[in-house]
Amino acid sequence: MRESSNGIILHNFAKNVMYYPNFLVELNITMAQYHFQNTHFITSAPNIQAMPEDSGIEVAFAGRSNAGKSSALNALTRQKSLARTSKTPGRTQLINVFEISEGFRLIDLPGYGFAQVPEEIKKQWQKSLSEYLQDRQSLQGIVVLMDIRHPFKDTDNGLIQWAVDCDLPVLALLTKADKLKQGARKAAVLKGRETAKAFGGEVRVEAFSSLKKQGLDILQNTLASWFDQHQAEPLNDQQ
Ligand SMILES: Nc1nc2c(ncn2[C@@H]2O[C@H](COP(=O)(O)OP(=O)(O)OP(=O)(O)O)[C@@H](O)[C@H]2O)c(=O)[nH]1
Ligand SMILES: [Mg+2]
Repeated sequence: MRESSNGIILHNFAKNVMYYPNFLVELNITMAQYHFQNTHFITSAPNIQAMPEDSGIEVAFAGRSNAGKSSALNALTRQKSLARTSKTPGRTQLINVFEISEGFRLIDLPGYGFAQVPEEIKKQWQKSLSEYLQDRQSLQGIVVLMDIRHPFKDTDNGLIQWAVDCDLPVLALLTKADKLKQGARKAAVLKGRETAKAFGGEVRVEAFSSLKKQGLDILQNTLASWFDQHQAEPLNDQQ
C-alpha cells in the first residue's frame, strides 16, 4: 500500500479505488484470504495440452533442478509431501498442478539446467516448459527459485528477463538461505537486488529457507497480492 503526499491511502490495485473530481476514495473492500494449507494436487501434465482448463489464476514455481521449488511449495502449504522433493536433481519432470481453491493454482515446474538428463528428455522438457510459459493465459506471476550460493545463472536470467518483458511480476527467492551465515546471507540478498535492477521490471529478491521457514510470509503475501490483482470477481468466502 502506498501513501500519497496528502496522506490518502492508495491501494496497489486500481480496481479498489474510485476517482472523484478531486478526491481519491478508498472503497471498503476486504482482501481475499487464501488458504494455502488447503492446497491439493490436481494433476501431473507432460505438456500444456494435458493441463486443466486455462482459466482462473496461476503462479508458477520455476528454477534450476534442485533449487528447492518443491520444498518451497511444501513449506508454503504446510504439507510435508504435497510436492515430491528429492536429493536427486531432476525429480520433477512433469508440470505438477496444485489448486488452493477453485480458480487459484500453484504450478511446480520441472527444473532446468540439469546436465545429466539425456538430451532427448531435456529437449522435451524445454519444449513443454517454454510452451507453458508462453501460452498459458492464466499464468500471472513467477516465483524463480535460485540457490543463494549460486543465483542468477544464464538460464535464470533468461527466464526473469522474459517474464519482465511479458509484464509478469517475478519473486526471486534465494533458497537454502540456512546454508549461509547471517552476514553472507544479507550480502547475497543485496547483491541479488543490485543484479535484479538490470531486468528493469517488477523483480523482488528475498532470502528463503524451507528448512527454517524463512521468507514464507513474503512468499505468501506476494502470491496473495498477485491473486488479488488479477481476480476478475470477488471470491466467495472459501470456508
Ligand atoms: N538446507 C536446505 N536444503 C533444502 C532447502 N530446500 C530444499 N532443500 C534440499 O534441496 C534438495 C532439492 O529440493 P527440491 O525441493 O526437491 O528441489 P526442486 O527444485 O524441486 O528440484 P527438481 O524437482 O529436481 O527440479 C532436497 O534435498 C531438499 O531437502 C532449504 O531451505 N534448506
Ligand atoms: Mg521438484
